[in-house]
Amino acid sequence: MAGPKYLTGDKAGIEEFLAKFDLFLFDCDGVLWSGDNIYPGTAETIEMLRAKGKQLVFVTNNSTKSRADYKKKFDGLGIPAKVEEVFGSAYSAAIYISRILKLQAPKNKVFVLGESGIEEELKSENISYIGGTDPTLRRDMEQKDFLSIADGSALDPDVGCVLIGLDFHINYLKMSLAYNYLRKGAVFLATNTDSTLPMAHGFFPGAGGVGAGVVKAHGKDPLALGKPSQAMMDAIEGKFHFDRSRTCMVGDRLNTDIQFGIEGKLGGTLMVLTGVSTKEEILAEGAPVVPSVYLDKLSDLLG
Ligand SMILES: O=C(O)[C@H](O)[C@H](O)COP(=O)(O)O
Ligand SMILES: [Mg+2]
Repeated sequence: MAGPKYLTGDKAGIEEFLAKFDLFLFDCDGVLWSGDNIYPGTAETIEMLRAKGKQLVFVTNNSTKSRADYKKKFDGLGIPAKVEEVFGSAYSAAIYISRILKLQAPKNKVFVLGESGIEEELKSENISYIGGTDPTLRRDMEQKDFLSIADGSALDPDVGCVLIGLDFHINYLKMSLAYNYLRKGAVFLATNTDSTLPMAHGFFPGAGGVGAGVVKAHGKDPLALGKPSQAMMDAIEGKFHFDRSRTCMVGDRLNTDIQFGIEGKLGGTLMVLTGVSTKEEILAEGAPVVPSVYLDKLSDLLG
């Protein structure tokens, strides 16, 4: 099988590739920016694709922000985007809970291990939640916590689901609460399980890294609703009604973005080398996940 095509500097190859697609699903972290650091040429590349009449959807696994938060981030970084074009893993999890899981009262509350992005999206689907950014949980574990969690008096009886995502305020108390809700039979979901997070041109523990302690204690993996989950692809297709053969997934990570596009039977996948996955990984003999094409950076599409 021919390896992925390298398109940096190949003007004709880029034109030919772009002409095959009407819709681009864009990953964010590691493709458009690294945290709050936008990659040079990102806004111009987005404008170029729009000028060619391409449709864009921003599909991020980063659950720390809601769609509205991302709209603010796009505006702040000067990237032309509409809030309707954002589809994050927090939103994917919220619609999974409201439209598929359908928690029944009284056990219809979600215990959140994550940031405000998850809370906002649960609210947008009228799902009640506890935990998350609750300031009373941002403290050290005390003896009384061991006692009240063990005897159940600290646990809300209406919690029917535990949802974990990237949490920059993880601690033993929140992990213990999440684990004990799972022991009581709560459904275990995750927005995503990425092991690492590209940020500030460096790498940090990702949602999967943060949630690993609860997963280990519980002994079972959560159902993840972010990339590469095809539940997310189906939800995006349900909202945007696109022709998969004329759709391309653009990403920086093989086991989320590129796998998402391949399993989704999209017309193509494009990997950039500004984020998590490396050239060596895609060119390795027998590489399990290989994109159709790759570029050093997104703005190479400008030719
Ligand atoms: O740990 C995480 O949550 C991920 O590293 C981060 O969310 C990736 O975001 P994406 O590249 O999908 O925009
Ligand atoms: Mg990424």
